[in-house]
Amino acid sequence: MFPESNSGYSYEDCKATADWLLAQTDIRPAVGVVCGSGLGGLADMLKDQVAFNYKDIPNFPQSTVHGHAGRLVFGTLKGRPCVCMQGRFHLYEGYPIQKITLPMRIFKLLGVETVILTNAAGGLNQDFKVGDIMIMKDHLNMPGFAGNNPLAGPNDERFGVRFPCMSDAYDRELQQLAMDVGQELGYADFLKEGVYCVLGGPSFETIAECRMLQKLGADAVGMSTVHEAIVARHCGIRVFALSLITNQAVTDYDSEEKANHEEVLQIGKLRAEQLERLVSTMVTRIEHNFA
Ligand SMILES: O=P(O)(O)O[C@@H]1C[C@H](O)[C@@H](CO)O1
Ligand SMILES: Nc1nc2[nH]cnc2c(=O)[nH]1
Repeated sequence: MFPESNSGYSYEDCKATADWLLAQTDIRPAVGVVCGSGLGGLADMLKDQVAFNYKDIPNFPQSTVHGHAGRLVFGTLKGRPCVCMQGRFHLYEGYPIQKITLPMRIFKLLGVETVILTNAAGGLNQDFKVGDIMIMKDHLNMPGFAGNNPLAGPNDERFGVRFPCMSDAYDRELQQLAMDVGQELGYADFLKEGVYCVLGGPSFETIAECRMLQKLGADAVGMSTVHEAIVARHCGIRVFALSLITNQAVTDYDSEEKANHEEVLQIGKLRAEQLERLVSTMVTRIEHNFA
């Protein structure tokens, strides 16, 4: 099953896509950003934009989820060259896991050294509030426990090793930088850190599932990011990730709360400005070999 599931996402396919993109723009991005649900406004921060609809990019999947525009935007952020995915892919859209993570390998071949992954997530930690921004310090990969890992299948050493380490998946210096920048910007009250758990979705969690995830040590639950982080780390990209807590996971059978995508998008809009400021300030402080 594995060789077939990997077909169409080979090194050569990724290289062809990266070369196609590099031929269309002079921007050589060192930072890649992935916008989570409702967080597409992050791409609007870029100046001198060169944007591509996913449907026009060879080998690229299409965005099918409301709140994920489906555009790859190149541009500069305070002079720093960046590329931004305005919309990401999820397992529940029906794509093979290798396909949803393909952009990380294309980022690598574009020259990206650091990715900033963002997502909307349900809060499991009782100290979290809706609107909090959680710096991801680690993850629980539930689909991975069942064998659905983006690195399953033949390994191409040109990307990375067969058995990559994940105990350092989320760059600690970048987490500290986010904390420092957050403090400076006056975000201390809503800046948290924690463990993100990925599930397959698209159904939101049951009460019993939320209680179980809390016991396992998860602070937030979502449907993305982890697969991208694994593939990015495999090919040597530094990863920083954050979750916007858009709803509180329901853990009480008397609760009237019901998770829904509209609320997720709405909370994204409310925090958009602060998220943009946090990410853009971080980008200006990350050390890179900018061309
Ligand atoms: O792309 P992200 O992880 O931000 O999207 C989350 C998970 C689901 O796709 C959706 C649920 O509202 O938001
Ligand atoms: N799985 C999951 N994903 C989310 N994305 C935003 N909120 C949630 C949530 O409560 N659960």
